[in-house]
Formats: sequence, structure tokens, C-alpha cells
Amino acid sequence: MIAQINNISVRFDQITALENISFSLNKGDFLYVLGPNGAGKSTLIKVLTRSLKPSSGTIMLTTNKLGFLPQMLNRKQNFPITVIETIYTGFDKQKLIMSKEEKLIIFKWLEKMGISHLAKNMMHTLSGGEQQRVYLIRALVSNPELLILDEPTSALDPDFRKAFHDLLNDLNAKGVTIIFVTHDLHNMDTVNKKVLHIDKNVLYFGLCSNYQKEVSHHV
Ligand SMILES: Nc1ncnc2c1ncn2[C@@H]1O[C@H](COP(=O)(O)OP(=O)(O)OP(=O)(O)O)[C@@H](O)[C@H]1O
Repeated sequence: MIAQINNISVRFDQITALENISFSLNKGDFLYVLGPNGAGKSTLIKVLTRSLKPSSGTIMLTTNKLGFLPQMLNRKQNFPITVIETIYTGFDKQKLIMSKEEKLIIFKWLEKMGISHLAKNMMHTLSGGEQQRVYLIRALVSNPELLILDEPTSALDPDFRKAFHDLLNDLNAKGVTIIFVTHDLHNMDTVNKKVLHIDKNVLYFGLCSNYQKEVSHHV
């Protein structure tokens, strides 16, 4: 077991964003978190990454090696930071000057993602898809055991989306547990994966294959 979530509820003044959410994940699971706008997906991710305290309930994670790719919103800011500097903030600790090893790791990933030519560029000059690759690398450089991705492929073109999923499957096969937030499973690789469908509370939790059978049964 890598994560155990027990009866999580989150209330903001009048709004209940999450109500009695419970589920658990084993090491090496690949979980899609599914739900419409306002269902509480991002709120759940904030609770899991401990940037938000739930109103009630408990979370137990057996690892503190988390990698997090936040939702792609309002990234086109003029904040003066380069690609390399952005990725460097993904390491557990930062020093004044990055080490040779850290530089090598960063360049290995930039190469793998096909964006090494952008290393010294300012983030705000990159396209949405290029920025998303940078943030993915940022989430990966610390070798996370649990990788949490909030709608990661929304800014990616179909070719890179495929490459992105191949990369995730590769990491998953090496034992990395993955939580992937998405609006729907259309065009998603669902083999051997789980789904948590929420709309404030849990509508379904289990294997994608059973979920798809259940959904097609109702249509
Ligand atoms: N800090 C906050 N204060 C008040 N209400 C909030 C806050 N954060 C989220 N909410 C509300 O909680 C509900 C769930 O929001 P959340 O962002 O988790 O949904 P989501 O499933 O990620 O939606 P989307 O698919 O649109 O990104 C929404 O009604 C939202 O308005």
C-alpha cells in the first residue's frame, strides 16, 4: 500500500467540494481521477499533496517522494525564469549553483523530451505544450515514487500526447505509482489501470475495465 485515504471531506464556507472520499492505492497502481468541472478533482490533489488540510478525514502516504505536475493555468506570465531554473526547483534541495550531476539529469530529460534547444530560454517564451514538458521534467528529476498529474495532456498535440503516455507507462512499469486527473477516458490507455470517478463523492472506484462495462451498460 502506498496511499490510504479515509473519509476525506473538504468544505469552503458554503461549498462542499469533497464529501467522504475513501480509496487506497498499492505501489505501482495507475489511477485516473475522473469527474466533471467542479467535481473536486483539484481539491483532492491539493489534499494529497498536503497543500490543503481537509475539513475531516485522514490521509496516509507511505512515501514522501512525490512528483507533482499542477494544472496548466495562467502559465503565460512574464516572470523571468529560464527552463533550467524551473526544472531545478524540482530537486529536493537547491543550492546557489547546481551540481554537474543535477545538470546531467536535467539535460538527459530535456533531450528525451526533445526540448534541449530551449534549455536557456525564458519560460514565458515557450508554447503551452513545451511548458508542459518542462513541468513534467520538473516533476520527474527527484525520482518520485508517487507521481501526481493534474490534467497533464490538455496542452499537448496528439503525437506528443502518445509519447507522454508511453513515458508514463514506462515509469509505471518501473514501479512508479501514478495519479492522473482527467475529464474523461476518451482516447486514454486504460489497460490494467484504475479509475476513481468523483462528483464531490465517490461514484466509482475500481478497475477501468469494469468501469467501462458498467458505463456501456447504462448507455
Ligand atoms: N479555495 C476555494 N474557496 C472556495 N471554493 C473553492 C476553493 N477551491 C475550490 N472551490 C470550489 O470547490 C469546488 C471543486 O473545485 P475543484 O477545483 O476541486 O474542481 P475540479 O474538479 O478540479 O474542476 P475542473 O475540472 O473545472 O478543474 C468548486 O465548486 C470550486 O468552486
